[in-house]
Amino acid sequence: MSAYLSIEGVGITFNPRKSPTPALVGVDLKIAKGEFVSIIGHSGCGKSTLLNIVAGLLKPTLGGVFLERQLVDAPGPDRAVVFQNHSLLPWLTVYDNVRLAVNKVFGKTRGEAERHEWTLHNLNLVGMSHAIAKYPSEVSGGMKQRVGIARALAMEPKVLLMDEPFGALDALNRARLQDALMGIQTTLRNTVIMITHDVDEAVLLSDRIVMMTNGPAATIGEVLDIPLDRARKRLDLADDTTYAHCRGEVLRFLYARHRPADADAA
Ligand SMILES: Nc1ncnc2c1ncn2[C@@H]1O[C@H](COP(=O)(O)OP(=O)(O)OP(=O)(O)O)[C@@H](O)[C@H]1O
Repeated sequence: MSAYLSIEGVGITFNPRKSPTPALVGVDLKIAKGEFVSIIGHSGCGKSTLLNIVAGLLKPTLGGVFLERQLVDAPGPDRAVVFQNHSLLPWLTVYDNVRLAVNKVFGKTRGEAERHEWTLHNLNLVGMSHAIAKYPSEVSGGMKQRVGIARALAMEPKVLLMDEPFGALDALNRARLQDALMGIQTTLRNTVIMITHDVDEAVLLSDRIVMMTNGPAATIGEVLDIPLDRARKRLDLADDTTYAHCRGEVLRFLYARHRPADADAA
């Protein structure tokens, strides 16, 4: 596989002097352009730490991350991040929240009208055209998350990084947003790394699922290919044997081979 994004021998130890805690060891992963990869694992295994290293927000103690062969050593607009709790600026409208990012990335290369159209286009992609003049406080949590995704997509990042993007949503909103993202992925084929705790979400959306062992000193335990064609439809997959098989593989990894340390007590 040609590696667009390459995570090579990544390890990180927090508090190296006072009380060294190895959070991640020997993480190796190659991701092709246009791949949608989910990372799943029990709480505290280091998923966010790994995503933050790819984002350039944390520096690994060992190894490195390479995007198109360039070492990642700082955050940048080529790696847009969507967090669980939408991070919109409350004093800007929905439109202006996206437009700000568009201006930042394309201020020097695209004209005013083009940036306006591009902002509207991305809000339309996530189904938010009807609310462009509203402020974040006037829209629901699911809508705020849609705007966050529109903002990230509008930056045309090389890699879209999502840390439990639907984790704070109720089941119905979560399903709606997953469907929207599935649709977008079918057309745009972004390179995506998404952290999730939700096995169904991982199988629905991903080309591959990366399963992490428990921490401390967590690493990649297994990587599962999801050989389901796109466009995927939630209802069609409900009785699909490949879907059921993939789901079972992830569940067995998480709850038979790598049970959380507190599972027996619970
Ligand atoms: N800045 C830090 N300093 C010290 N330890 C940290 C720091 N950030 C994370 N850790 C530790 O590293 C480990 C991995 O944390 P991380 O947040 O990456 O896990 P996670 O898999 O994303 O967890 P969750 O699923 O609960 O969000 C945990 O033991 C955590 O306490």
